[in-house]
Amino acid sequence: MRVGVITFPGTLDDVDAARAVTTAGAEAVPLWHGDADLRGVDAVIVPGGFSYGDYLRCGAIARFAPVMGEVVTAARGGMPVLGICNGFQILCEAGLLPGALVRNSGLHFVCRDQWLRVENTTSAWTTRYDRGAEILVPLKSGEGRYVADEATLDRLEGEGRVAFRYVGENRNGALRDIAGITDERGRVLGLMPHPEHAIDALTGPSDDGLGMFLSLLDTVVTA
Ligand SMILES: NC(=O)CC[C@H](N)C(=O)O
Repeated sequence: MRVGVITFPGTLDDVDAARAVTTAGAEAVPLWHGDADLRGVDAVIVPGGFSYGDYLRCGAIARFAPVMGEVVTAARGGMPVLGICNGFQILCEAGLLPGALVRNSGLHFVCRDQWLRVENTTSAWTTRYDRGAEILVPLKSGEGRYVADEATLDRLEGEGRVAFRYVGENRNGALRDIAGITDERGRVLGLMPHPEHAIDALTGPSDDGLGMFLSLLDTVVTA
């Protein structure tokens, strides 16, 4: 399986995302923000960082990058897409996921290892987890507070689209402790913490994040 990893100006975590893909046993394919070309990949990762310097609002400029037009079209056709942190912000800005990520409620950048509870084990990125399992991955963001209107939150919960929730202290104030959500079909996942930094115990707090990249290998690619 070939998994595209996008680099925007200001992206930080593309190298770790590519390493997570290869550690899981797939091929990582570099994609460039300025190219309207997905190079025939089967899935895409929109990594974390500070795309275009986070000017205007996190992800607000990146959503207009030529590569994102291709990602939106492919995702609407069923291609699996994983947006991590800044990538989650970009997917919300691009309209692939509902709601928005806003300034942390404490107004400080939060950088810590964070426990998450797995709530969804049927999406393209979560089949390798047990429902209710708790995983430890790094969280590092200034605008990580997930918000949406009440009707949207109720719909996400009702449709089983809340994929991960913060366990214990919710340091960014995300509504209903939401750390990650999926699209209607469970092919697109956006999450604020960083599974690509937790793929082996030598360099991360755990290898709990690897399950997301392994889950993709079980996913039937139709796009
Ligand atoms: N780690 C990240 O991707 C950070 C995302 C974004 N720049 C923020 O601070 O919220």
